[in-house]
Amino acid sequence: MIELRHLTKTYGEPPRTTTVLDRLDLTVPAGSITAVVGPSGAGKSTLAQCVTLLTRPTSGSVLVGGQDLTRLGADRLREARRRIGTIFQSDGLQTRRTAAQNVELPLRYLGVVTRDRRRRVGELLERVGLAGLADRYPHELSGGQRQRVGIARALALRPGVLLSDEATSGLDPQATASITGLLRELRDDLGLAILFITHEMDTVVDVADAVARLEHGRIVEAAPLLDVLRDPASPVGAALLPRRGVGDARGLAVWEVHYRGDDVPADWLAATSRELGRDLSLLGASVGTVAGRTVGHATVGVPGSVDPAVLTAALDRRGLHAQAPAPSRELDLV
Ligand SMILES: Nc1ncnc2c1ncn2[C@@H]1O[C@H](COP(=O)(O)OP(=O)(O)OP(=O)(O)O)[C@@H](O)[C@H]1O
Repeated sequence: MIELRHLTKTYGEPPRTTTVLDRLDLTVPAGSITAVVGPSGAGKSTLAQCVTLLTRPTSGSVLVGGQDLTRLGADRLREARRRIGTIFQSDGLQTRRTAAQNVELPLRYLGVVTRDRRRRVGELLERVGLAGLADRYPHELSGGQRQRVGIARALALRPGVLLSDEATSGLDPQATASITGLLRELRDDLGLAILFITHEMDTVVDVADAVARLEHGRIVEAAPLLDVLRDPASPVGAALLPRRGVGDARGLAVWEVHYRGDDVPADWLAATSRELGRDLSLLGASVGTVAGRTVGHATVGVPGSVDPAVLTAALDRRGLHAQAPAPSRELDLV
């Protein structure tokens, strides 16, 4: 488990201090992935550096497995850092060493004997799906495979938590999906607490159990992924499932419909149209599956003759939250 309590980082001397992290509280339980998202300059990299204490926070605590790293002396801090595996955008592999030799490095530094090292490296490469590529050099591997080697190396010392700082940025969608799939497996099989820092919203939907939005060094929104996706008012939810513009409304009233329930029937639009005796038109939609639940929203064109209260009730019964248009609402094409 990772617990950040009142984490604050300022640079410079008063009165010209810049506060980069501002009394930030965040908990990532064991066996879960929390994504931290935020615009450029929000403090994401600084947060990553403070979690490992590569940058020392000005105040506040960083607890890993219940131990406050900010209170440890140099030797004990070095030991405690072994419980944090880190993966970054750049895989950081040594180019003159093979995949196996890269994974072996942390074990070597720790003085693990050769036979145990070999066994562990074999397990780790198998774990990340690279058992057959142990003797390849980094330049003989794809970006996704190199990142897998980096993950195997991060796991070498059996950490309880994993810190991922833009680890999938720069990878193509297929490689990204394979890395997020691996992270989910590690979460489940090893019970890791994973702090996943990213600016890629698509990846968040794929990997996170919870999302925290960082702005100006503060967490301004934090909730389980499913909750933000089901909350029509959530800025993170809107960013994760953006409206991509809607079709021609041709005189229809434009309604926003949010998936809220667990059992929204796939034929809700046709069924609601039948019930009302009026055709509802699908103008746009962003719908997907997260943790086995359907989430998202649709933009629906509604004939003027439909009673808004009747439509709202019909959609509500199907697990959908409907938002009627404001009287003079213009279509905002994103
Ligand atoms: N050593 C430093 N001294 C002063 N200010 C700093 C220092 N390091 C970072 N900052 C400032 O802290 C703020 C947050 O930077 P940080 O790199 O953590 O943001 P970020 O969210 O990771 O951005 P990006 O997504 O662009 O990498 C920025 O305004 C930056 O200028």
